[in-house]
Amino acid sequence: MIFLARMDVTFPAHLTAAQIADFQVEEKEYSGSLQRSGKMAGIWRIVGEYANHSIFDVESNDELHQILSGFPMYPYMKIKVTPLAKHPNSIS
Ligand SMILES: O=C(O)C[C@H]1C=CC(=O)O1
Repeated sequence: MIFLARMDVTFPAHLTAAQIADFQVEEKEYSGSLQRSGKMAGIWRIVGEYANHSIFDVESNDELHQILSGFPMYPYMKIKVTPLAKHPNSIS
């Protein structure tokens, strides 16, 4: 099952720059591991925003929820998930 996820990150004002930097390091490790496993097929920065579009290739809605809720920044993210089906004109 293929899903597009849009993740928007907003950190609360009480977090320090050092705490945010720690989240970014943890996020990079988690995201890298998902990409190496193939569960996360790609991630793109949305130009001009602290947000991304990511593609996930997972077995179920439950698996996607587990993956998304495991992001270290999950408490600070708004996530919109769009399920994708094969387009009839796709040649791949
Ligand atoms: O920087 C971001 O867009 C936030 C975050 C979500 C996944 C990831 O790898 O980074």
